[in-house]
Amino acid sequence: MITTEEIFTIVNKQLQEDLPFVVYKFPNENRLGILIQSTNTVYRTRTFEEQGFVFAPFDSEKEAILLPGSPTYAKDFDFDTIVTKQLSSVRASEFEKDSHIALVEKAIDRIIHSDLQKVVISRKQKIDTQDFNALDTFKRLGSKYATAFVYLWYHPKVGMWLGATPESLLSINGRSFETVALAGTQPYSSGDIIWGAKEQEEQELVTREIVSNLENFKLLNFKRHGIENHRAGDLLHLRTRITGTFSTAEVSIESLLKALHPTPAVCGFPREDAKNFIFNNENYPRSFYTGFLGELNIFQDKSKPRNRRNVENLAYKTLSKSTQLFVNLRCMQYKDQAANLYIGGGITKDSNAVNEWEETVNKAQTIASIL
Ligand SMILES: C=C(O[C@@H]1C=C(C(=O)O)C=C[C@H]1O)C(=O)O
Repeated sequence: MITTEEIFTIVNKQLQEDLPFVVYKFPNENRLGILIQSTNTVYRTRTFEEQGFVFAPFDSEKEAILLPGSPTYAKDFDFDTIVTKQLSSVRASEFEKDSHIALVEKAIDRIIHSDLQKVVISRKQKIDTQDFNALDTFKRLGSKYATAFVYLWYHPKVGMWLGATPESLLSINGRSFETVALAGTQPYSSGDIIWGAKEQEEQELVTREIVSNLENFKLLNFKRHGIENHRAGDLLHLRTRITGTFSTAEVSIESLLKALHPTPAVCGFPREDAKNFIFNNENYPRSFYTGFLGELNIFQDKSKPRNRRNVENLAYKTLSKSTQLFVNLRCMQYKDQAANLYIGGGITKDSNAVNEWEETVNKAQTIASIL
């Protein structure tokens, strides 16, 4: 365990020396994690058996990048002390708006005339940034999105990404398993929350598909929990937790990821039809957006704090293997003095193209507001 200031000093040193690192904050925790590399080698993983921090693209045919090793943590970072800047607002051009609406209309038409039931359509928006400071931007993200997994990831041969994602993909602690179905979006307001039929049906489809993809894993105590509202900054989503217990300690993360990724929350259903539609129609590569990222096979000390005099107990530390992966959403890639925001939304037969455009504008705002 080190101090948060030490973590920030290490981040600045890695940036100055142009070396890989990731710094991150878990949802609802003020704990920071950091993992660094002392060379600029690009390590990859296919089997997900290694230990480290994984950064995987949307396209599962492409290999995931690994920062190998075990992270160092700092406790109790006080994000409340971070000063957030004046809100910047994103302005999209009429061309961007018209192209997105046209693509959403094409998707709706495809859904009506084929087996495709849902497809997630996304876009990329470039915002020029002056005086961009990666670490300060990370701190502002952490301060604004307490419930999110917030990260700053850098590799000189791959690029720089930042994000504050509300969506967990896969959480394994020892034998416990958890994932979520997250879909349906509306702006947050403090009044009564009412969800439309489109959002409820979309969320049900995502949940059913994830549950069915997990059937082969024969999880014990497999449970689909009740639907809840999940706040992500100025947005609200519908969320269903799905939990269970593995019957053996040896779990193939590779096969779990094959079953889960990409979920209908970020790709669509049926998966192959949705993927084909995305690859053939979105006019840019998603790269790491809607991929996944997080800790892989990390040994966590689960021992309870003990009486210092009770030295014998120290020999029985409880170590449990943990994997905490998140979907790469509400993210940006910093490149050539510009922030490239990636935003999308789920399209079903009941979608309204103009409303779907507005949803991407609201999502873009969640990230742009900290630039
Ligand atoms: C695709 C994104 O978000 C996903 C799509 C959602 C929706 O369509 O309502 C909600 C949450 C995410 O699963 C994104 O934020 O870019």
